[in-house]
Amino acid sequence: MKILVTGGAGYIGSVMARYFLDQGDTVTVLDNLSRGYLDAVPQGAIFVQGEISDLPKYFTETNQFDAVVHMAAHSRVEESVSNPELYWHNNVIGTIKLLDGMRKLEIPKLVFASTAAVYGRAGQSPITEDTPPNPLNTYGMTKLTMDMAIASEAQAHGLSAASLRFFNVTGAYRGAGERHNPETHLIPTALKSIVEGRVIKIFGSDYPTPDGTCIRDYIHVVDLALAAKLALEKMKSSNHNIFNLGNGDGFSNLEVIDAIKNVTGKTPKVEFAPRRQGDAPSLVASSKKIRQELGWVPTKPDLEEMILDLWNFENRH
Ligand SMILES: NC(=O)c1ccc[n+]([C@@H]2O[C@H](COP(=O)([O-])OP(=O)(O)OC[C@H]3O[C@@H](n4cnc5c(N)ncnc54)[C@H](O)[C@@H]3O)[C@@H](O)[C@H]2O)c1
Ligand SMILES: O=c1ccn([C@@H]2O[C@H](COP(=O)(O)OP(=O)(O)O[C@H]3O[C@H](CO)[C@H](O)[C@H](O)[C@H]3O)[C@@H](O)[C@H]2O)c(=O)[nH]1
Repeated sequence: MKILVTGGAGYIGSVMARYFLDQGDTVTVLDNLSRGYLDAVPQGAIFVQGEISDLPKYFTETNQFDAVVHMAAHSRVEESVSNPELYWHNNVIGTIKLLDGMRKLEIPKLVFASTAAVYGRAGQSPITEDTPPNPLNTYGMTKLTMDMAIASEAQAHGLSAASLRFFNVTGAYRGAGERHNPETHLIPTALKSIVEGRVIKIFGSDYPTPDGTCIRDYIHVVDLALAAKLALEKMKSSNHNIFNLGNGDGFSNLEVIDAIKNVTGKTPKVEFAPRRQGDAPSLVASSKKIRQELGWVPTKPDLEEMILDLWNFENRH
């Protein structure tokens, strides 16, 4: 396939691009480098620096791409609460214009990076695609809005589309890994705290969970790429499907710290801090639908193996 990966200079996009190239696809990366790195774009991919909103400015031919894998977005939960307009502009308006560009260029397929954050305080575990969304932060609201925009685009204009609702992503793949700056995610922040001899703050110890810290469901980044590939192969025209992507195992933040200790042989220095704005107490996925409908089976479901892959990546950088 000829695939355009937006956000392919970022964490998940660069892994997707690497994975598709490994599968024999032709890959073009579109990224404005606002939060990505040129040297993260895998060798073999064509790179275009630009905005998702301006597709027809960079590409003109109608048969140039079979699909867009849309990973470009802003995705820091706390920032989305303090600076919501940035999220509505970049994520929502940007994606609406991307859909306009796709229609113009007659690109028939779309995989979209949605998120567990659309569920918020779900009140149900595990969370299925039928669990009513209830986002607690602007980031989750923007992603839910885009899921709906894509659904109506598919219905009206024949697009084949899938929203993959990633739960908490970690791990690395063939030299591609997580390099957020500033880093806000739990696992890379804790790994960095070990290397730099700093304290890792755990936000909130009074949640209604067994040890009082939030619970998350971690998924290896390569298993997202596998899911995207299956979705592209099996999607139908005029159809939009939503799939949750997690392993169905919830780990509390303190359990994650324990797993990091096991993997690295080092004990992170933990300090409790107040709750972070916009955090959901618990997010655990049911991925039964994607397993049944697309035959997706995660290749790396073990949390310690995911952490080890990221630890090895971090040590090389
Ligand atoms: N990391 C996670 O745990 C996680 C979980 C669920 C969903 N997601 C979603 O997956 C996607 C990728 O996340 P990530 O962690 O790789 O983020 P990232 O910040 O590493 O990568 C995003 C990339 O998109 C680019 N970008 C942003 N806005 C752009 C625009 N307007 N035009 C062109 N390029 C633009 C950035 O420069 C960056 O390289 C995002 O859509 C995110 O919301 C991530
Ligand atoms: O230094 C830190 C960093 C995080 N946490 C805690 O660790 C948990 C996980 O936080 P992350 O920032 O690693 O991940 P989030 O669950 O907030 O969000 C991530 O996963 C979501 C899906 O669940 C979204 O898609 C989003 O893009 C992505 O950032 C939360 O309780 C958070 O408060 C800490 O205690 N200390």
